[in-house]
Amino acid sequence: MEPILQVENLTKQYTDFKLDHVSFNIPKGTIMGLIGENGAGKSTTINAILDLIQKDDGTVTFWGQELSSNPRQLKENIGVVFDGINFHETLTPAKVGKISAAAYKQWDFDTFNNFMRKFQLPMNKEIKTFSKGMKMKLSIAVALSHYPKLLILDEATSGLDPIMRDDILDIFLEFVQDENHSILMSSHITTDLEKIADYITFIHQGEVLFSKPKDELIYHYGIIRCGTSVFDSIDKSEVLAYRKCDYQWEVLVAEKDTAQRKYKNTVIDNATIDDILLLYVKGEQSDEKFDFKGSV
Ligand SMILES: Nc1ncnc2c1ncn2[C@@H]1O[C@H](COP(=O)(O)OP(=O)(O)OP(=O)(O)O)[C@@H](O)[C@H]1O
Repeated sequence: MEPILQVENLTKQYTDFKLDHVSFNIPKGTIMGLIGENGAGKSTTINAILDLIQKDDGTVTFWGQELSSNPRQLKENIGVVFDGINFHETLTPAKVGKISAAAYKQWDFDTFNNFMRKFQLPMNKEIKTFSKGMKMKLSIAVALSHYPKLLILDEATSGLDPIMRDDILDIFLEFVQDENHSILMSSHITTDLEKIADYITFIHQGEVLFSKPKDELIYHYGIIRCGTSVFDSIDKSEVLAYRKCDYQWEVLVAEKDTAQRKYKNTVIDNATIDDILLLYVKGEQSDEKFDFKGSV
């Protein structure tokens, strides 16, 4: 499937951090979740994708074009939401609507007003009086009201209560019902990604550990929880990562069913995205990790 966004070898060097040859694709009609520990490089990736910071190397193309080659048209087609307010605090939503109408040819006041009603946001109150969740909802309403084809969301649901988050996730799912639409979404709320993402890209210390279909992770990956004697008997070439917890070992394997056939009397659970993140970040990685590095 043709990618809407293609990121190849994106590299950015800061004094104490390097985003190192990050690559992934987002196919049409899909949601890509970007995960990683604090400071892994998710926001740096998103900022470099959007040319908000200058990259040192790599290419980023939207619908086959670099942002700098056609910035006005491409920005029209990209809706962006950051964790934090994108607008001046003394503005009201009504004024934000007018400014956005001037900025985007495709701006639709009706859509904006509908979202404001749905999100129960006041039109004429200054944004500085808004709670974090209200600001996030306003940003999401603006991003969706100029009919983008790609949404880029950096921790966009983090300030929302579970009920509003659920509503917003439904809006995102509805958005990608149009097969020409896609979403790139960084989030620490991995249950949200389990619910809506099609693919997961995991960035760890500035590098992509994997970029894979979510279903492969949650249906094929498994966690063996076992004592030392079973741990010692496990073929380490099948192990992605492992760690010793208080009384047991936790071992991440890529093929749960194969492992279950091999280690019959051992309990092997499905791995959640949190399990995978924890084991990669806090555990030891098997030397074979790069054999499992898939890409979409
Ligand atoms: N302008 C900058 N100058 C120097 N270092 C920076 C700059 N911006 C980010 N960094 C560093 O880059 C690293 C990655 O930060 P980034 O914000 O991309 O991480 P993140 O994965 O989004 O983290 P979080 O989940 O905490 O938001 C951090 O070590 C951060 O200190």
